This record gives sequence, structure tokens and C-alpha cells, in this order.
Amino acid sequence: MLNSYNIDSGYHNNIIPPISSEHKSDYGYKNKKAGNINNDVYSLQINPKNPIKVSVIDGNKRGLWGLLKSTIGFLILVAAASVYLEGVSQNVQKGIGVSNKKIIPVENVKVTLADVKGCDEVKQELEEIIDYLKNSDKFTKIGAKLPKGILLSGEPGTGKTLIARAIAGEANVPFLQASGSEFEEMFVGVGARRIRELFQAAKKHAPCIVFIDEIDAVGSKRSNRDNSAVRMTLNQLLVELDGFEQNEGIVVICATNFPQSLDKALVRPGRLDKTIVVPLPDINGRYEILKMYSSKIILAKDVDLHVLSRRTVGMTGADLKNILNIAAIKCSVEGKKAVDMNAIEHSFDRVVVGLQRKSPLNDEEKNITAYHEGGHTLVNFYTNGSDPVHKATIMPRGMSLGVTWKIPVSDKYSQKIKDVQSEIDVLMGGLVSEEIIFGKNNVTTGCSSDLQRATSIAQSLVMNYGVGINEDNISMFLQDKKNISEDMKIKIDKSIQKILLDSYNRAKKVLHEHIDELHRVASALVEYETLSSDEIKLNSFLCTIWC
Ligand SMILES: Nc1ncnc2c1ncn2[C@@H]1O[C@H](COP(=O)(O)OP(=O)(O)OP(=O)(O)O)[C@@H](O)[C@H]1O
Ligand SMILES: [Zn+2]
Repeated sequence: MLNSYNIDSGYHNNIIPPISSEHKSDYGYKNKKAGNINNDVYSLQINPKNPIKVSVIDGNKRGLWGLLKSTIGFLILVAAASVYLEGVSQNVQKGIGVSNKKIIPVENVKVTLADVKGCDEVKQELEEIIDYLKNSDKFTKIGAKLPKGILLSGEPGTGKTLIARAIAGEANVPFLQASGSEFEEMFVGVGARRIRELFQAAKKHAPCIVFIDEIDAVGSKRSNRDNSAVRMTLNQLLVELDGFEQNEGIVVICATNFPQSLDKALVRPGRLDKTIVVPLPDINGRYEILKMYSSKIILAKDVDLHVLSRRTVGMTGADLKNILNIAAIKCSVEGKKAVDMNAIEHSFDRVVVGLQRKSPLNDEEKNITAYHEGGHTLVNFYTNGSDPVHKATIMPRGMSLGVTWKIPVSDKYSQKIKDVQSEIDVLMGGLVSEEIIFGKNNVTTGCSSDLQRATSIAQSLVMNYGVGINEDNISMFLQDKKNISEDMKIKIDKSIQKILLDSYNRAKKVLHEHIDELHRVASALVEYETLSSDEIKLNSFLCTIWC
């Protein structure tokens, strides 16, 4: 998936600004800095700022009682000061700001992979790591080296922390948790010291999992350049990652919502050498998540989780848990005996308003997106020279509504002109499909980024590779490209238009010829949201032959 690229890189859904952390907390998301994992966390933190309150004595009311009160007050003050000073002195002995790491001993890591729903591919990828932590001998005997570190990347609330913890639960090893933001310190050296302490503790508890959430806080390219304290912290982290052998039984798991911002040094082999993308759950995943969390509440008979999972495209596990929780709170307040669909509708609306960025697609949008992506997919399928489709989805990702992922068959150093033209055909597939199914006037603005890309490829074909060159316009190659005459621009435009129109017509021909398959692929996309390459084949040409 990492090597794949998408056709619909900018299928814009303009209404969706990025999620803000305020919104998250409004709707009951975890507050990471509050360390909400559970009550059985052993915190090594020593807090010097004990909030001890001392009452102020009113000077006008002094008497014996006043004297007694002031003496008690004084004694409390002395006690408070000594507790404070002791904290400070312990801190000074250990170095300013002892790490906030939390060590969850084996017996308290109660989560297993069975508690993580809706990301089976991720779970499969983790199996060998778990096996390694359980039986490291088996691997070290034959000299196999497993990844030292794993980077979990994905949107907030997709369950990265939960997964990391579940790995510890499965392997039955302790879990050391820290957050990248704890290492961001004003004082040079403090963050680095905390990293050192974290790894010292890890060595003591090995085999174990070290989990660093929000790794971008220390590992991003930008902060690395700008801030010497952060740079030191990152360097220390690199030193620590280099400083233990793969067979010491420590697996470092880092999580981020911004994988692209990470410093390359951190993700190179021997450090965080495996990246796992934690995706948004698909319809089946959402159903599983809803089923698991609703088993802990009393549901009224009118609640249909299948309907709810269909309506929640693009939501994370945390969102779904939240919907049920808000509904349960509402019903408790109203004195109801069970959580009914009405309360769920209400909480769904609240969560959607909070999300803004990714309001789930309604049925009409789903259908249009499915035909759009289906169009790309089928044209790709029947067009020689284009890379095979890896998967197609109508689940919103970032700014795009749907995506068709393609994997280049091999690294391409040179491409045939014919193959580049096929790319344009595939880009046209989305638009053409919408036109055929919904009519020319109902094509959505989502096609504009496809057309932009198609145009820029066509432009490059003409200007750089001489496609469409004839006696009429050959002289453009003799002109300074930055200073092309108006007359020549018109001729170039004509060549570009011809390339685009030819592609459009080829895409149209393919989709008309395979219209039944288009319907099948689109309805499969509506139903399953994501189709793998095999499922696409099954829904297209195999069905034509066998069904
Ligand atoms: N796939 C899932 N299966 C079950 N529960 C989930 C899943 N995804 C999220 N949750 C629930 O949502 C909560 C929050 O998820 P978690 O903190 O693991 O997400 P995250 O990806 O680490 O988010 P962030 O990037 O904000 O740290 C989890 O504790 C869990 O209760
Ligand atoms: Zn498209």
C-alpha cells in the first residue's frame, strides 16, 4: 500500500475542514495527557506541584481561636513546603522532570487482539512480531531478525494505541507507554534524558513493548531543524534504537497521524523499519466495532447495527464507541431502560457535527462515488498498459471521497507513450461513468481533479514528447518554450484537446461495452465499500463469463 498511488488524489470534498482537538474532547475522546489508559497504570512521575491549599486567616478576628488557627495554618504551610521541597529535591537528584512513562505490568495489560475489531490485515501483519516476543529463541536460533521498531500510522481514533497495547497483551509482556509530547522540553537535554530513562526501563523489563505515541512531536523533520532541544531528543532516540540488538526482546512501537512529516533517519532499516497503516474500518469492521461496544449496553429492539454501520462510512472506532456512549448517557439521563434508535440518531448527529471534516457519505453520494470509482476501475481493467488496480474504495480518505489505488508493476524508468495515454483513459473513466449513469448535467465537481491531471499529462505529452506534432505545429520545438506565440498556443491546445477527446471516447467505449460489469462493480462498492483486486475481477469479467 505504501508503494501505491491513487488516481483520485484530489477528489475534493471542500466542505470538510480538518478535525480539531477541541472537537475531539467535546465528544468524549480520550485526553492523552491525562493518561486515561486505565487505573492500574503505575506512574513513575513525581509531581512537585502538589496542590495543597492553605486557608487565609482573617486578621480582625484574632483571639485565642485565631492564634490556634494561625498556628495550625503555619504548621500546614510548613508541611506543604517540606513535601514540595522533598519533591523538588528528589527531582533534582533524578534530573529535572522525570519521564512520564507509564509501565503497565503483564498482568494488567488486559487487552488482546480480539478487542481490536475491523482491521484484520493489520492484525495479520502483527502476528510474527507477537510470535517473536513469545518465542524469541525460535527466531534468534536461525538468525532471523525481526523489525526493531514499528510505525503505526493512521487517523486519530483508529485504534493505534489499542493495537500497541493488544500486542503486549497477546505476547504477555509489559507495556511501557510514553508520548512524544512529553519529550518536548524547553530545557536542552531534558527530553534526551527522558528517552534514555525510558529505554533503561525497557531493558529492565524486556521482553516488553515500548510505545511512543505522537512520535512526530520529536521525530518530525521540521522540529529537527529548528530546535536544538528537539534535535537532541531525536538524536537520543536514534542512539537508543541503534543501541539494542534485535534479540533483546524489546519492540518499539511508535504512532503518528503525520507519517509524512517524520525524519527519514527514524524510519530507516534497523530503526522503525516497518510501517503499518491503520485504516478506517470498512462496513464489516464498523459492524464488528458497534457490536462489541453495544454488547456492553442494553439496546432497544429497534436498534439495527447493520443500518448504523452503513451510515457511518469514514468514522473511526473511537467515533463509533462515542456514538453509543453518548446515546447511552442520554438514555440514562432520560430514565429509559434501554438505548433506542432515537437516542443513537441524536448522538450520531452530534458526533457528525463534531467531525465536520468527514461527514459520512449519504446514500446518493455513495452511489455516485461508487460509479465514479467503478468507472476508473473498469477502464483500467480493460486498458492495456495501465498498472493493475490494487483496490478501489468509496471510503473518504483525507480530502478525497473515493480512491482507486494502483500499484506500478515495476519501477518505471521509462514509459511508453501508449501507456501514458492509457493513464489518461483511466482518469476519464470516472467522469464518463458519471455521465453515462447520471447524465451529462449531473456530473459532480469531484471529476475536476481527474481532468486537471489528465490535462497536465496531455500537455506534457505534446510539449515534451511531441505527441500530436504535425507539419502545422512542429515549429514549436524551435521556439523558446517560455515564449510561445499566441498562434502556436492555439495549435498546441488543439493537440492537447485531441489527446483528451480520444481518451474520453476510448473510456466511453469500454464502459458502454462493459456496462453490466460497471453496475456490478458499483453496487459491490456500495455494499462493501472497498474491493481488492481479486474482488474487482470477480465482480467484473469472471461474472461475465460464469454468471
Ligand atoms: N478498531 C477498533 N476496535 C475497537 N475499539 C477501537 C478501535 N479503534 C478505536 N477504538 C476505540 O477507540 C479508542 C481510542 O482509540 P486509540 O486511542 O487507540 O486511537 P489512536 O489511533 O491511538 O488515536 P490517536 O491517534 O488520537 O492517539 C480505543 O481505546 C478504543 O476504545
Ligand atoms: Zn476520479
